[in-house]
Amino acid sequence: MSAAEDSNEKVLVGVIGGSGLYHLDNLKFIKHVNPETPWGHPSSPITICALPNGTRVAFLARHGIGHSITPSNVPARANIAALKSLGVRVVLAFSAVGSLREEIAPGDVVLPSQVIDRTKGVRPASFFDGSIVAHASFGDPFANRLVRWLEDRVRIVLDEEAERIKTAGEQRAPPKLHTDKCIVCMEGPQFSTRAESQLYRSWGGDIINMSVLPEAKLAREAELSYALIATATDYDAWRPHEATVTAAEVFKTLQTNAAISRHVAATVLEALHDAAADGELLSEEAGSMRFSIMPRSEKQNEGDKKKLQFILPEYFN
Ligand SMILES: CSC[C@H]1O[C@H](OP(=O)(O)O)[C@H](O)[C@@H]1O
Ligand SMILES: Nc1ncnc2[nH]cnc12
Repeated sequence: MSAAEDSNEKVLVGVIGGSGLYHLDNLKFIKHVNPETPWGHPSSPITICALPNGTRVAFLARHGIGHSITPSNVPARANIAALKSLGVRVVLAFSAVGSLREEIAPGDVVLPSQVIDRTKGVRPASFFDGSIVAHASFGDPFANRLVRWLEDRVRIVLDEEAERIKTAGEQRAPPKLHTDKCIVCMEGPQFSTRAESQLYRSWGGDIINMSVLPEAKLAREAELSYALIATATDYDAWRPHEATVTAAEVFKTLQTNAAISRHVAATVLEALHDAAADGELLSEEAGSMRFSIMPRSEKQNEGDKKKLQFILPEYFN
């Protein structure tokens, strides 16, 4: 088998790091790449690194390495297109989120299954914004199979963390895992008002961030399996007798949360690559756009086709 055919050489898994998560642990640095996509360059050069068994993964810092890009200005189309161009099929995205529920405490980990879009109209949210029209299915915004696959593994990491906290005699509650939750994605950069925070709770929102959209929508359009691993940093602005969230409060938990996120990544990435290579996790999203793209018309512009070839070569050749 040639090196190029070796599955370790393929970069099937991409990790997007959010606030506080600007690198992963215990990985061998291979190279930086900075692909130019039809939607520009990604937030920062993408790090290709090798896991202990040689498997390669791609890491991208959503807000740039120096956290210089606001959530509204993240070049999400370039990020997703760049990852896809490297061969990535599965994206694990990490995010710092506010909690809209008492039982989701700062430090806890959440795997959401639903999302409410409060960014609509402000950010470019589709690869199909020219003469070629597509309507991707987004009823289940996260890759269900991938989320289920992650649940057990994240739980194991949190059990280990609970044991470590106990042994170290740390006076804090161990982080809990919450599944099947609904995330509200708001337009920042300012945090919500008390009234908005209450409103999102009444809508069924459980956590809130500023970054999961349009990232998750674009991943779906690019036929990537995408899951969000959220870590709570604060209680947003809904608690009547408490101060509302400040950036300083978010920063307090960011480092501890980033350590958990790194631990999760270190625990799951090898098996995730193998599951992706088997096709086990990809069957829902791969091929999903075939029936989402409106039938070809005379009016399809060659330039638009060429752009879309970058993310979906099988439909635009
Ligand atoms: C630093 S507080 C608000 C900021 O944090 C989250 O970023 P990310 O999702 O990239 O971890 C949130 O979405 C906001 O962008
Ligand atoms: N309360 C909050 N609102 C929006 N994004 C956040 N990221 C972390 N905490 C947040």
